[in-house]
Amino acid sequence: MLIVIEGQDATGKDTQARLLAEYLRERGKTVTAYSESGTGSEDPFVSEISKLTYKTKQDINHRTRVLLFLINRYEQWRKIAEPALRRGETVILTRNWLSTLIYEGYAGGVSKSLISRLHKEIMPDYYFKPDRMVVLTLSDEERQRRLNTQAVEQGRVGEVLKTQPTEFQKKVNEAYLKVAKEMKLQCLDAGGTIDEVQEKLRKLFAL
Ligand SMILES: Nc1ncnc2c1ncn2[C@@H]1O[C@H](COP(=O)(O)OP(=O)(O)OP(=O)(O)O)[C@@H](O)[C@H]1O
Ligand SMILES: Cc1cn([C@H]2C[C@H](O)[C@@H](COP(=O)(O)O)O2)c(=O)[nH]c1=O
Repeated sequence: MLIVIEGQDATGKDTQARLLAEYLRERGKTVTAYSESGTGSEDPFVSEISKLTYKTKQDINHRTRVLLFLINRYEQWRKIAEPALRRGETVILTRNWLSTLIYEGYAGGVSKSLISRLHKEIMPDYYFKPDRMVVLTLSDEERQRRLNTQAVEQGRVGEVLKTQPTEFQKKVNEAYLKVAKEMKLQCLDAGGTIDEVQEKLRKLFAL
């Protein structure tokens, strides 16, 4: 089973993915969860690429970033997700190609059709049809609070995409809502406590 948790920065995707994985493991499932951006990866190659993609101060643009995110997306898919799915296990992805479409396409100005074509060439059909998918939404005020907590808890400071101007963040937020509507994706208000959101997520996924 392939599960995707999407949404803007600090909406609680990783927290919810971790709890959902624990819940499913307690029920006897074998679960692998990872972030498509490569954050927290123990794979040295993926970790290097993720540093280059959004932690570097070097002059790279959104077009280059499309390619770098795609490298990590594909590498983790072929090394982790594909073998696990073939074994009949559960895979939980934090983010998928929608993140590139939204951050680098809608907000960054890269051609959305280019992003779509590149992903269709590289990723298999099944990747685009997860069994469960949700977009977490959150008020900007609460999201800012969580970004601050995240910076302290996880030491995530000065990252290129998190420090883009407010205009960029606004475009990302609007694009998530637009794309979710157009693609008929389920949205979940992530504004409650961690446990409340987890409860709602399990209900939504019927798990
Ligand atoms: N429901 C919640 N209520 C309060 N704080 C939360 C909640 N969910 C997560 N947090 C906190 O908010 C911060 C961001 O959460 P998390 O890292 O899970 O978000 P994320 O969407 O994966 O972020 P990113 O996309 O930036 O990696 C963390 O410090 C986490 O502990
Ligand atoms: C996968 C992906 C991510 N991003 C952005 C979103 C965040 O600001 C950073 C790091 O991701 P994380 O989930 O917070 O670890 O990268 C992006 O712009 N495009 C993508 O495809």
